[in-house]
Amino acid sequence: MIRHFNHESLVNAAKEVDERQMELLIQNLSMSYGKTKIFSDLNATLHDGGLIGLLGPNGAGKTTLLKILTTLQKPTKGDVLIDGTSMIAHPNVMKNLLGYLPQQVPYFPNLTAGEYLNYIAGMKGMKAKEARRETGSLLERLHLADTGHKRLKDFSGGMRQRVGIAATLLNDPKIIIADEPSTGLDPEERVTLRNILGELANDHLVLLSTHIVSDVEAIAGQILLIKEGHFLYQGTPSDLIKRSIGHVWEYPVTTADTSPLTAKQLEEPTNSLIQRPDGIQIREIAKTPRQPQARQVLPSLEEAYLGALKGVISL
Ligand SMILES: Nc1ncnc2c1ncn2[C@@H]1O[C@H](COP(=O)(O)OP(=O)(O)OP(=O)(O)O)[C@@H](O)[C@H]1O
Repeated sequence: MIRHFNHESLVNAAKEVDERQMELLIQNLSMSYGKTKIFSDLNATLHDGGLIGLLGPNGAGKTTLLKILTTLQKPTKGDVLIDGTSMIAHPNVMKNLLGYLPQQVPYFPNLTAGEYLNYIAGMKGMKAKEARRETGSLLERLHLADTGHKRLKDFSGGMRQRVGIAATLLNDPKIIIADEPSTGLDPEERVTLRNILGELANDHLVLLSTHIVSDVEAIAGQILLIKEGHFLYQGTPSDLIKRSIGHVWEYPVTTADTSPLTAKQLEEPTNSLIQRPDGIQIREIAKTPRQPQARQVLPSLEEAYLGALKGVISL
């Protein structure tokens, strides 16, 4: 049966909370490479039922955290518990529950999507008959049924990423971890990928790591904000926006009585230009705007995120 990923199911993904929730507890997690400390004493509690966006700038420690969560790396200290069981002491607990979607899906140009999925199913220890059945149903679910016989070299980036999701879903994982999966996709493909991940979050624990706010804006029920190895914020996107109210300002670019922003200041991520019917406006994320007559505006999630990263908004 083909399942459609639509707006309604996305809304449900954000709202629905399964009564039998799975808990992933990150407890005093620390990681160093030699003398280089990547993070120390990270703590967070994650549940299924609503996508969790792991947001942070490049170098914040997202990939290192994901490597630990996917059992590829052992932490220096601390633990990760799945429903009370340590996955550091028992990595197979995580391996049996995990589906990992990497940034780049491994590329075997001459395999068809069906052959690739059967190959991955074999690696996951699935029996041939079960693999064929699952592969067929996943190709349908991800709208790839009529392309299953084509070779991967003839697929677009978005189609290849959907094959990657199908591979991730083989073996019915309960936890899905995705590492910047929309890299290199065109805008339409990004939206499709987002919708699929949002839908999957209905009945899986989905952790999506990205530095692009729009990747999680419409689908995340929770945001985990990481900067320089610290969690700055864990909560809902709307709460992050609420906390940043009063810190985003707008004023016309042509106003005479202001200390104008220099080109250099406009390069700062806390300042941006926006086209309005009455002309170009400056949007500034600040405790106090440069222009005294600036009006307060409702922050976007991106502005709330940038304000938090820059320390303008206290969390
Ligand atoms: N093997 C390693 N040895 C030493 N330092 C490392 C190693 N791997 C990562 N780092 C450093 O750890 C920090 C966090 O890197 P990490 O890749 O986890 O960040 P990230 O948030 O995923 O960023 P990006 O999106 O750029 O991958 C960076 O400063 C990086 O240089």
